[in-house]
Amino acid sequence: MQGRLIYLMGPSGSGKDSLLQAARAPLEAHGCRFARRVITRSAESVGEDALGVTPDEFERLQGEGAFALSWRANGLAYGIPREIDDWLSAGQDVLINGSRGHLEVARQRYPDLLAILLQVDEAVLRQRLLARGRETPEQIEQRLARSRSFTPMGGASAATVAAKAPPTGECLAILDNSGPLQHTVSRLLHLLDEARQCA
Ligand SMILES: Nc1ncnc2c1ncn2[C@@H]1O[C@H](COP(=O)(O)OP(=O)(O)O)[C@@H](O)[C@H]1O
Ligand SMILES: O=P(O)(O)OC[C@H]1O[C@H](OP(=O)(O)OP(=O)(O)O)[C@H](O)[C@@H]1O
Repeated sequence: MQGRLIYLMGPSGSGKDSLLQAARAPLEAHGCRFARRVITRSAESVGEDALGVTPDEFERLQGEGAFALSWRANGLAYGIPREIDDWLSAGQDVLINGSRGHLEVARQRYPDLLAILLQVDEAVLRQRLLARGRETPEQIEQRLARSRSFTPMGGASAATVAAKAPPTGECLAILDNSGPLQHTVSRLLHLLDEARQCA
């Protein structure tokens, strides 16, 4: 049986990296795999467990078909290695750090993907981005403006169920990360358990 792609997305600073790191051990214990992104960001500023490459290297990799998914945002290029297709074919679930802007393209390639939108109030978001200190204040404002450009997406609350939403049958769950990270981790694990039952 084919594994399922779990597509975690949300604004910069919503806590995707933190959640991926905190949930990694319990999810790996259940056989879930984690994709390491390739990003055209300098290695020292990557922040997450990603491979930093130059724009030329990214182009070369893309030309070689190294990516299952790739997109551009925030002046950067992001790639998800093709090896996720081997993992999915082997029946393993795969969790990736995705992009809201690329969701529809990703769905075309992986119609059964489970999209999880991580949300945080904008004031908290700004404060967390400033505290993280990876981007300049101007870049932070650009990221917040980008977030505002995404209309709120309808979806099941993580507190309820990541059920298949009629009429499209697409799965989208919303996960709030305004509170303590460990609460969000627990809700993510619960949500994935429920999603397994509705897949
Ligand atoms: N639940 C949380 N409570 C407090 N701080 C958090 C929480 N989740 C993430 N953070 C902090 O917010 C900042 C942004 O989180 P990060 O995981 O880098 O977000 P993203 O990957 O979505 O850009 C980091 O400094 C991180 O430590
Ligand atoms: O279409 P969007 O949902 O806006 O997403 C665009 C990109 O921004 C985020 O990465 P970013 O470089 O900001 O890294 P971060 O998530 O670790 O902040 C996200 O992971 C996407 O790669």
